[in-house]
Amino acid sequence: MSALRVNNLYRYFGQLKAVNGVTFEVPHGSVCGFVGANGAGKTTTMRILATLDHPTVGTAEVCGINVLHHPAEVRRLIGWMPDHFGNYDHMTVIEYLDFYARALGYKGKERRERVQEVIDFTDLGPLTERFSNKLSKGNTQRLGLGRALLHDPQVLIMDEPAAGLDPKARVELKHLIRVLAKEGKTIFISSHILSELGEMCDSLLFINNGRIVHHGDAESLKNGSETQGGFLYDVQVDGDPQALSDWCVLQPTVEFLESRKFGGRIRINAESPTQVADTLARMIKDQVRVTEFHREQRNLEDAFIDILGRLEQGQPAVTPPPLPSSTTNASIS
Ligand SMILES: Nc1ncnc2c1ncn2[C@@H]1O[C@H](COP(=O)(O)OP(=O)(O)OP(=O)(O)O)[C@@H](O)[C@H]1O
Repeated sequence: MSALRVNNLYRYFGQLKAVNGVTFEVPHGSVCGFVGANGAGKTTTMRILATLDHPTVGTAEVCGINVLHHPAEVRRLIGWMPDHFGNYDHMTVIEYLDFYARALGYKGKERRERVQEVIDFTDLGPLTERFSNKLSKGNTQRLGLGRALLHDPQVLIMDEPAAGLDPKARVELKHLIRVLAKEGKTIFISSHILSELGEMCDSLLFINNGRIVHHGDAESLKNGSETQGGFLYDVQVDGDPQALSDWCVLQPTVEFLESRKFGGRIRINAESPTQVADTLARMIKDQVRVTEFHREQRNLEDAFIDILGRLEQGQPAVTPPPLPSSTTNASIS
């Protein structure tokens, strides 16, 4: 059973299709990045999962529990960190966490222990007597994370937690997310900062205009194999540049990039690993002397733009297969 399961989800606001037939699953214990431009539908999807909004059509489940039918159970399972959350005036950090721990039903010693555990985890110890509305952005996010973790949820849903953070605070937040992932929590996190998501996510879910346009792992995206259908290698070669250039002209999978003082740089652009192997075999046979060889990696922004470009050209979006329609539980009202 998946930690998150969204099936054929729609959310309309009047004529606006904020979420337009979204289907995906996030396995237990994995970190999934939710990526999309402003207005793509990330927050709306996350709010539905967090039981704060309802679908127009479709289902959303957390650990197999339907968010519409059993919202209270779902809330026990999830920690929700919204993109903006208000802090109360004249409430210190410790009072703030204690207040939420009480609201969650913790009492006495257990409540104090939970609050302390969260303070230790988020490293807010030196700031417990600070007013919660006077914290830096980074510490505000720590407090928000702490609040979301008070009841030790299995699943953490984080909407743009890194937005507005300086680089140091981002690194620190990323570290906390890694620790939580190691503890086995499922983390569903949205962000515009694709490169950072790639480092910590097991999979990336791209949404555009309310539709999922890609769901895959960051490595394949960077290698290009999922989006371009190509295997690109940057190769440095020793020897006479002109002879190398002439050799490249005869090779369907090789492109001459530039001359170097000794030799040149070429690119292998193959459609499959077998084609890469065949090209290498030809290089050895023709005594093309390789001095450096590495897989070309694109950054995730390029991969995302590549996917959007393919969509604009009318090529099909890469979407996971639909789940059985019998799980649909709502209809357009
Ligand atoms: N309550 C609402 N009423 C009307 N329109 C809404 C409502 N909530 C969201 N929208 C619209 O739905 C679309 C998707 O919004 P959503 O907040 O889900 O996008 P997002 O991907 O989270 O964007 P951002 O990164 O800017 O937060 C937007 O056009 C937004 O204006």
